[in-house]
Amino acid sequence: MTTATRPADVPETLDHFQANDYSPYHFYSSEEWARFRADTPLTLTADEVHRLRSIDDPIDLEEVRRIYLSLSRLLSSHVESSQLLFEQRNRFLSMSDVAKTPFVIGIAGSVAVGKSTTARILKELLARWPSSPKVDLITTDGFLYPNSVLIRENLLNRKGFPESYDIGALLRFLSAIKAGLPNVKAPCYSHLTYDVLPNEYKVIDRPDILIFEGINVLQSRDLPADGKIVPMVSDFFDFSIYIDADETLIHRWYVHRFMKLRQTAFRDPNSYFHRYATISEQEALDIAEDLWTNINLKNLRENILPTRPRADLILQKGENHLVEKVALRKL
Ligand SMILES: Nc1ncnc2c1ncn2[C@@H]1O[C@H](COP(=O)(O)OP(=O)(O)O)[C@@H](O)[C@H]1O
Ligand SMILES: CC(C)(COP(=O)(O)O)[C@@H](O)C(=O)NCCC(=O)O
Repeated sequence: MTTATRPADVPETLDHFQANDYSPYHFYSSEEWARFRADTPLTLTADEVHRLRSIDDPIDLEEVRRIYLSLSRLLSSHVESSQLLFEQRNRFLSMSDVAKTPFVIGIAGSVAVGKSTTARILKELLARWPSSPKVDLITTDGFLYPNSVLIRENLLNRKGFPESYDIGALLRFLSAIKAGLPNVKAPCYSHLTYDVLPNEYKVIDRPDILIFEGINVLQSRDLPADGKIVPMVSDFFDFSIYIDADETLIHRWYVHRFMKLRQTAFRDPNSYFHRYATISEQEALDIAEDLWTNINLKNLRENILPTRPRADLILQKGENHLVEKVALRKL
């Protein structure tokens, strides 16, 4: 297999945007960004942060204080504004008894960039604002086709690529959420069995905020030949975040995590990757490199990185998953 090259119009680093007078973003160093926290209290403890972070993600209380408090303050002000707009519009339309639909936040980025940790930390922080006590989190992996279908369609090596998701089911889920329907079911995925869990669902019942996290959430779709307008996942978002880092760093994080999973999750005989717990270190490294290069890096270059300019906010990480720069779309 060959590794895809990045399309010519997709710059690898954010510096390209920053150097451009026409940039739609404001840029902040992490120190500048941290000041926007103002007097937002730190409501998480070190133990809670430890519990919320993914394997191999070193995020700590200091990073929550530096980056995520400002982010939760910003997002909370967006939520409050949308609630105000909702009330004003109902007054304008002389409508009462209208249920507010959830404020939907999309979180995109490469495999292994740390989306899950960010999503879980934000969920906890946002739930502590009076305007949004109920926050739910859904990951898009539940909308992958089951392995039986991927194998039948020869797509197992394309897991995570656009064609490996049941995009219709994903859009129906988001439509139901944004229509304000109660008890909307989302399918679940297991990293242990590497497959969608049959007949297992998470029920989402009109939260104040829904965080929707996955590599594909900012992707557009090919226009059908019949000229029909097709919705995009991000049509349902009120705010979107892209988690960014240099390819070399994400590569290192992926391989390091894989080697760590060998000592932990892969040891479980039910793990799809159980066979990788017993092979030699070098063989395991070769497999991790192959998965990274031929699936996840390819997908990053072809389908994920090109969606970065769609995000409302970009968190750029450096060594150790620490955020170094924040880009916020101008209003
Ligand atoms: N093979 C695996 N076995 C167990 N857990 C995994 C495996 N691969 C990924 N994970 C976990 O699944 C979550 C999602 O991982 P991923 O999709 O790479 O996104 P991200 O690293 O951006 O959160 C992470 O918490 C990660 O630690
Ligand atoms: C399941 C994933 C596609 C991530 O999906 P997401 O939650 O972003 O929808 C990814 O973790 C994955 O399994 N990639 C396939 C190659 C690999 O095993 O690393």
